[in-house]
Amino acid sequence: MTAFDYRQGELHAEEVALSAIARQYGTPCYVYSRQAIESAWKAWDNALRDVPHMVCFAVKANSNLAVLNLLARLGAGFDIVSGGELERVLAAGGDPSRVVFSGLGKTADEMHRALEVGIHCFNVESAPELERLQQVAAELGVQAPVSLRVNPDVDAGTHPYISTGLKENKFGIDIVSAPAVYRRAADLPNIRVVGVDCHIGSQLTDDAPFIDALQRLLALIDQLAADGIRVEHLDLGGGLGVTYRDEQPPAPGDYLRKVSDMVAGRNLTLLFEPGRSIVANAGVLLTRVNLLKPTEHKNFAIIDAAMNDLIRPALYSAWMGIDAVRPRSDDAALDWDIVGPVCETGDFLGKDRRLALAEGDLLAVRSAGAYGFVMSSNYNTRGRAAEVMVDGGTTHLVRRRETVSELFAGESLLPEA
Ligand SMILES: Cc1ncc(COP(=O)(O)O)c(C=O)c1O
Ligand SMILES: N[C@@H](CCCC[NH3+])C(=O)O
Repeated sequence: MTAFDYRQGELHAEEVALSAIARQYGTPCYVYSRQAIESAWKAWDNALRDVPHMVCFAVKANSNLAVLNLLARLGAGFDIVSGGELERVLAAGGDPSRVVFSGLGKTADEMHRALEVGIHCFNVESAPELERLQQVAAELGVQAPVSLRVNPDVDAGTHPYISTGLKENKFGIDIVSAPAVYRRAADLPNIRVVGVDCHIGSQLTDDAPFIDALQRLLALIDQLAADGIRVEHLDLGGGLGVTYRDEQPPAPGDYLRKVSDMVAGRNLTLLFEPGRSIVANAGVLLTRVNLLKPTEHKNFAIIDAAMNDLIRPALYSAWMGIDAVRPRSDDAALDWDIVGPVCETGDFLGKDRRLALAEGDLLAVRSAGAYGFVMSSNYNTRGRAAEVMVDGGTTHLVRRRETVSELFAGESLLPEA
């Protein structure tokens, strides 16, 4: 049984019927399973138990405090990309010494704060960033632990918007220039070189590009060693894909076994930054059919969730599974475009989905635990959805729905003329 399964004809989250969640908290609403998050994290951690390692959850994938807190309790590290994410990790009880700071536009203030709380490592993405970090660390009189994010120029074979490891992408330092930047880092008094890092993209369904990147990073590590620069850790980033429809990504255990074998005997700690593979399939977006609009050309089911709640279909043409919470007889099934009320043609969550629907029915958009709520917006002055965590037979509201007055609370009128 998975965390989201049908019992007596109704989709449940663990032991709780989704209709009960809709009644109690309203829709649209993100529903997460504690058990699914924990078991996905353990699949990573257990697979690495025989090698020194740190699994740093990519906070951007799902930054709800309750999710971060669950992972912190399991001993997770965190991969952050902003000062805001750092504050979330701290507020959720995360250990700063297990935090790696990625991202190509860190500000001096963000660097200052991260040094103050003592993070594990900065994943530096450019030579100018390295110089800025040197300056901030010198002002504080400390040494900044640094790993360079190397762009290995491998094709991750994923959607162009989420591919990051090609030389035309804005991320990282190209692998050919990396040794020179490492030499500069080793010379800077307030920088301490600790690692090598890469992240080649997201939603990879084949491990070959990871292995290719790893081979290039190991060659770089050997080259650095010959230059007298020794690194303690190797960070392979995140990017492992999940099944949305029929993709068959490698299981974390299979991928990690290959990686561990390739680094055996090298005295390196392995770091990873998985996001999607930990939370995507631990969440659904629960939504209600507001109106049915069959037309001569198309049948539209207008739901109460929209692209502002879940932008993946609009942004990447991503296919997300959509299931009726209480499926009706197939006899009445039609092909529906599942659309939101937002004034954009791109506002759809699914197209041509064969479903038997009536007004008021509940639908669950699957695999919505990653890059779901975190990418939501207030477009069309729509409050962001509630978030609920299910734990066995219990539910916890882990973020209440935004109210309309909250949406313009920070705005003001011009003074009277
Ligand atoms: C630097 C970095 N690390 C980790 C991740 C997490 O990736 P994923 O959610 O695909 O595991 C991302 C997002 O792609 C990223 O940019
Ligand atoms: N937001 C993307 C993933 C981006 C990964 C961030 N580096 C998605 O939903 O698929």
